[in-house]
Amino acid sequence: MSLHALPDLPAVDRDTFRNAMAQLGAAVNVITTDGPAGVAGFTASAVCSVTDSPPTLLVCLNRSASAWPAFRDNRALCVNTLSADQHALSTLFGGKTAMADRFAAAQWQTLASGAPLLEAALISFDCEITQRVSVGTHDILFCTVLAVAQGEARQGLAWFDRGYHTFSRQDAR
Ligand SMILES: NC(=O)c1ccc[n+]([C@@H]2O[C@H](COP(=O)([O-])OP(=O)(O)OC[C@H]3O[C@@H](n4cnc5c(N)ncnc54)[C@H](O)[C@@H]3O)[C@@H](O)[C@H]2O)c1
Ligand SMILES: Cc1cc2c(cc1C)N(C[C@H](O)[C@H](O)[C@H](O)COP(=O)(O)O)c1[nH]c(=O)[nH]c(=O)c1N2
Repeated sequence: MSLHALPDLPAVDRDTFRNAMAQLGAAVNVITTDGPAGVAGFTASAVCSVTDSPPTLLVCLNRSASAWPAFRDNRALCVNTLSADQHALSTLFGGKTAMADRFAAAQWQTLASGAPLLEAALISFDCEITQRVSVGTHDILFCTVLAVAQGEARQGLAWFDRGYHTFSRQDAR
């Protein structure tokens, strides 16, 4: 098969793409920022490891999100991976709630970057945003990890088939 045939293939439509992506389970994270543009946060499943040297992850953020201007203008970002019992926080940060109400629902601290770090998260990655790339409706934020904070929870939260699921560490089974 020749690569020249690819441009003639029909594109996958939005619903087909979303229905397929719904089967790609992912951890649930509350992404936060603080800095000159103020404090903000949103729920994200589109988070992944990029390279370990330098330690880098990426976060995909829809530019229509209310949090987007803060992530455009600030350099600090924290990925707070939720534990199994934190799905209410995911819903709060998942939209249509005032920023102050989102942050009032949990306890926070800061590490090197100054972005809010969620106490009791499964794991947190304190980061500096080092690169931004726009693709379609989203910005991909490439982040250097400055510090990691390990939580004590034994069970994580996953988003799969449009609903929440839990998974356990090996030593919690
Ligand atoms: N990457 C994202 O931006 C993303 C991911 C998950 C959920 N969401 C938001 O949560 C809502 C509910 O999601 P759902 O999983 O219950 O059902 P859904 O049918 O809206 O989405 C199914 C899957 O498609 C992907 N997706 C959804 N909206 C997207 C977008 N705008 N850009 C890129 N990928 C997208 C995600 O993997 C999602 O889990 C979505 O409509 C969206 O607003 C966004
Ligand atoms: C489980 C789950 C997972 C995701 C989301 C939601 C939920 C519930 N949302 C949507 C995002 O959290 C939401 O659009 C923002 O909070 C913006 O909403 P407001 O504009 O503030 O109302 C989301 N948005 C985004 O830009 N990237 C992502 O990876 C995800 N993932």
